[in-house]
Amino acid sequence: MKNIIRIGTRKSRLALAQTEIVANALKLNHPNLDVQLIPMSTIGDQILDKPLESFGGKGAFVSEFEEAMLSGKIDVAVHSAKDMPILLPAGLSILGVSKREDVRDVIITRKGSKSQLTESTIVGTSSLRRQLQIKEQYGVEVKNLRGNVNTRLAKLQAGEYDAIILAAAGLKRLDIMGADEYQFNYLEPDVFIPAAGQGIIAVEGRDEPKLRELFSKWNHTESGYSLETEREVLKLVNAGCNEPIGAYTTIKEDTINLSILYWDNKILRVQGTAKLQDRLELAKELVNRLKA
Ligand SMILES: NCc1[nH]cc(CCC(=O)O)c1CC(=O)O
Repeated sequence: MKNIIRIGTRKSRLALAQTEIVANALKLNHPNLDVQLIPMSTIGDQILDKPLESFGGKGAFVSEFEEAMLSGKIDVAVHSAKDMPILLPAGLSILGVSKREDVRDVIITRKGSKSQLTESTIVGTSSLRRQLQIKEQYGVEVKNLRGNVNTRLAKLQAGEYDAIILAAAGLKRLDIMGADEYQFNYLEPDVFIPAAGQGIIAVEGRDEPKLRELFSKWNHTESGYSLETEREVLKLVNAGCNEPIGAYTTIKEDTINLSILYWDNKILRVQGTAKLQDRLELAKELVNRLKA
């Protein structure tokens, strides 16, 4: 009999594209595995007219999946790592992560429009991390913008905003970077700090050796260290759903560099380097410095 794995996926184009990436890797590494995709929708996908924080924050995109995994309806779920809550329910873990895609945020404007940001530019983003940094660095006006990547781009096209900010990773996975109707301006990650886990796809599932084993070949160890360290920062500052926080690591051989952005009546930034094996201590040291 063929072994089966059921993967739950949200239905947005980005979620489907990311699930495809994981499913294809699984099929390649395990030719005899029957990989089944189970589309599901979450409260976060259904309520699009209210800020995310008003009905559960990040968790709004994942809780139904967690129930389905624990009850055995599905085995694993594919997430953007940056959308995952800090604490996972007992019995569930991250079973594997992708190699990190382009970690940067990108300013997107309509083709032919002014791509220079000025005080009168209206920038669409609901992320407090993006709002704070874009205001700080360009003095623009910000306006909330929700919806999946395609919805947000449609609102830019409709002229509701002069510019919007999205993650390069999503745009690349959706093949939007090549589109003629937009102009893209990359924000450098050491200046405009990305979200913890940005650009990484994470597979969450029941913490069973058999399931974990299926992802061991695909799992990208270095991205795993990055994600672990960046999520440690969220845990230590006890960050809620849409807290203005950014955390970004780079790893070179056995050294890790960590930058953190935080808001406490003003924008705070800290940065430090340590041996890779001391990554969690580095997170702790930097968060303590923030709190001091
Ligand atoms: N919050 C939505 C979300 N979650 C993950 C991505 C992009 C892909 C990624 O960062 O891995 C996006 C869209 C965006 O922020 O532009």
